[in-house]
Amino acid sequence: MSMNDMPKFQTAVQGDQNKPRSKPSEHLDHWYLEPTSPTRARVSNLKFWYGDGTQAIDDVSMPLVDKQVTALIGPSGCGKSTFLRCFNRMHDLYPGVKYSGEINLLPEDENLINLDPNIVRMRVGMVFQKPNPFPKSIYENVIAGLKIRGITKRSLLDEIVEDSLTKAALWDEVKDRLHQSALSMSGGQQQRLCIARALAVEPEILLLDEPTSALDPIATAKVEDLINKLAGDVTVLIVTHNMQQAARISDYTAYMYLGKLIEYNRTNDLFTGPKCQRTEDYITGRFG
Ligand SMILES: Nc1ncnc2c1ncn2[C@@H]1O[C@H](COP(=O)(O)OP(=O)(O)OP(=O)(O)O)[C@@H](O)[C@H]1O
Repeated sequence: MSMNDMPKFQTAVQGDQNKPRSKPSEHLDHWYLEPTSPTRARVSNLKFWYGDGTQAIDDVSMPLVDKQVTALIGPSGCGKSTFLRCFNRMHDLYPGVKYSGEINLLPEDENLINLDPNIVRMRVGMVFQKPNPFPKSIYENVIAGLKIRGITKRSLLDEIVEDSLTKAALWDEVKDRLHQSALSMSGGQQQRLCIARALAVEPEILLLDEPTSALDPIATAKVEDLINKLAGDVTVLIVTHNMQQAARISDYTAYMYLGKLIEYNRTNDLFTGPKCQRTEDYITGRFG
């Protein structure tokens, strides 16, 4: 590995882990993190191409801060979903895709691009735009991932079901009908069930791809409330089209444009004092 290929962030055990190892690329001149923030994953010089040759991610480097919510924002087609899906190797379900660079899971410092995608998907959970519960009971939905991992002890499953549904702010609403079909729930409840299902296996990172875009305002508020509560417990990366939502629910925000990372910072700092003109143009509505 040449010096230019060196990952740009130090590892968790080295302390001061969010400082770049080398000068960041021109698009990253304006990011800052307090050195005390622990990192759960470190993206270094990530590039991604679809099977038809389209390059959707172009040299993105950024940390993912442990047990905090990081939002990806930017205009349509800028690569938010593509970037998110690199974290659970979702693209590998299609032929001809290509990655370069690294997404290192910390503290192990394992590049997930080199791991078996099935293992990655067991470690990194995902919730999609449209709620997609299995046509099974609420209980069976929550334990689906646990069964795959060979956990069958009923008392343990019961405990995890209650814990996951509580974390997903759903327990009180469904505790008396755990064995009814998940399809009998409202859209918002179904989405919180999908979050509970993802949480049940204690993912290292939870990916949320516009999780409220199919929900009404009341269901959206409940899911946002839930995401706020997850901070401190789970490392969340979320794509949102809605800047107000990013401001409400995230601790860190990354602004992307044309596959590049333009600016990354604490959410409050990015929205109140963007350092890049392009970011300012976007968040003030002059562009995008
Ligand atoms: N399956 C695919 N094959 C080829 N190109 C793709 C594919 N999916 C997305 N792209 C292209 O990759 C780029 C990034 O798309 P992506 O969906 O990641 O953007 P996005 O920021 O999430 O957009 P949106 O906000 O509209 O969902 C776009 O140019 C898009 O056309």
